[in-house]
Amino acid sequence: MKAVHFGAGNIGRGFIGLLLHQSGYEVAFVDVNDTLVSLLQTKRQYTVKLANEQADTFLVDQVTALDGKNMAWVAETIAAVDLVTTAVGVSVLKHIAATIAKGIELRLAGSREPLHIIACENALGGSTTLKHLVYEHLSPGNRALADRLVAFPDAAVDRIVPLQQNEDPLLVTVEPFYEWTIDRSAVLPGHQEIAGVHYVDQLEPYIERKLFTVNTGHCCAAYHGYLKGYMTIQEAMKDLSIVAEVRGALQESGAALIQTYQFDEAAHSQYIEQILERFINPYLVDEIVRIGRSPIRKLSPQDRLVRPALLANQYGITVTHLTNAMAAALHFDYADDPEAVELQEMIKKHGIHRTLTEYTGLSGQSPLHSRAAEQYQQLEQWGPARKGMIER
Ligand SMILES: NC(=O)C1=CN([C@@H]2O[C@H](COP(=O)(O)OP(=O)(O)OC[C@H]3O[C@@H](n4cnc5c(N)ncnc54)[C@H](O)[C@@H]3O)[C@@H](O)[C@H]2O)C=CC1
Ligand SMILES: O=P(O)(O)OC[C@H]1O[C@](O)(CO)[C@@H](O)[C@@H]1O
Repeated sequence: MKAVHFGAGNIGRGFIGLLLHQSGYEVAFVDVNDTLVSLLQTKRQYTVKLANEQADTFLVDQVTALDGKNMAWVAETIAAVDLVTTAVGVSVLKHIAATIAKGIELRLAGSREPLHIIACENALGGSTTLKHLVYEHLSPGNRALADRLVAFPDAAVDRIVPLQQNEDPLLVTVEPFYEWTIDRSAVLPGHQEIAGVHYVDQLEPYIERKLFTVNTGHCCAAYHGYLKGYMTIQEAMKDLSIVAEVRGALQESGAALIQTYQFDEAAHSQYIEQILERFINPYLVDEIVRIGRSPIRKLSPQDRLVRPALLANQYGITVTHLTNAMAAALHFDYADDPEAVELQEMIKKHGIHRTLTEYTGLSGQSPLHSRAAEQYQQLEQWGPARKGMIER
């Protein structure tokens, strides 16, 4: 079996590539990073190391890489594989859509074998988004054929893979835990199930539970940690006031999830505690600026802070920690993150109220808006503390 995977980065190599390899796939990675592509082409293998006491390792071999800038080459390869996966970042999907469409076109000209395309990004409906982007490049005839022969099952991917600091540039250190959940209802007959993947009939509860627990809690720790001058999540999670903020936010998002999906309360509490344990894994060094990256995306209406806060608010659940995390996100002034820079410019130019409305979609009438704005002013006190800690 053959697969093309877009994005030979942390999740690409450390999670998706590993599981596909273990299921018997030969994986061709597509990336625009010339160094990564050339190393994978030369070595044809890499190692995944688990962040645990034993530092278990896994060899992933029979891999290769394609230059993502070479559309014709990538499209020809897609035409002949069983599976296409992506882990490039949700905002990059639009840049790979034309190449995937070209691959589908070539494939449909000569084959009636089904093709599955799965976006493994931190987003609701990632594969569906990719499908819409790809369809923009297909002729009406090919769209009709693709409706029958090409499936885009949505998926949720959960494994913490930090920025890598290894001497071997292909080695990737990952947390031991993983969960890859795929919407079975969108899978076509003939799909060979990927070992280790959890296929479910209804994905929504799984992806919302993951995004609004793992990702909500993680960014909450990151934004509060950044404000207090910590560099890693592991450092931030030693600060009890930050742990209280994170736990509080997860209780709010958890209460909303329990109401929406009738999750068992005790089981959900256990899920939260398991995730807090994962955040403090002492064998990982996870930089706060990675978890906090792209604050505009993270503050958007469908993402990990605003959506659970809106849901909770609808159910009459008091929301203070999620709004406090939004307020902390609005203080994330990391100069190397283009979205953080844009956000800070907007606040400077137009003030906190207009910024909140513009990026979170919360109107000035929303109680969540007023609370976040008020908390933003209260958190101002941490600015000097942060600078002091960073200078020390
Ligand atoms: N790192 C993690 O713990 C997790 C990440 N994710 C999601 O996985 C996705 C990837 O995240 P990471 O692996 O952490 O990022 P990363 O930055 O390590 O990897 C992304 C890779 O995509 C490549 N890329 C960028 N533009 C491309 C293009 N046009 N064509 C082909 N390749 C391109 C980059 O060169 C890079 O190698 C994101 O959506 C993220 O939210 C999901 C779960 C866990
Ligand atoms: O990749 P994003 O969406 O920027 O967010 C980072 C998040 O993704 C993860 O890497 C995995 O879900 C978390 O560790 C972190 O919360």
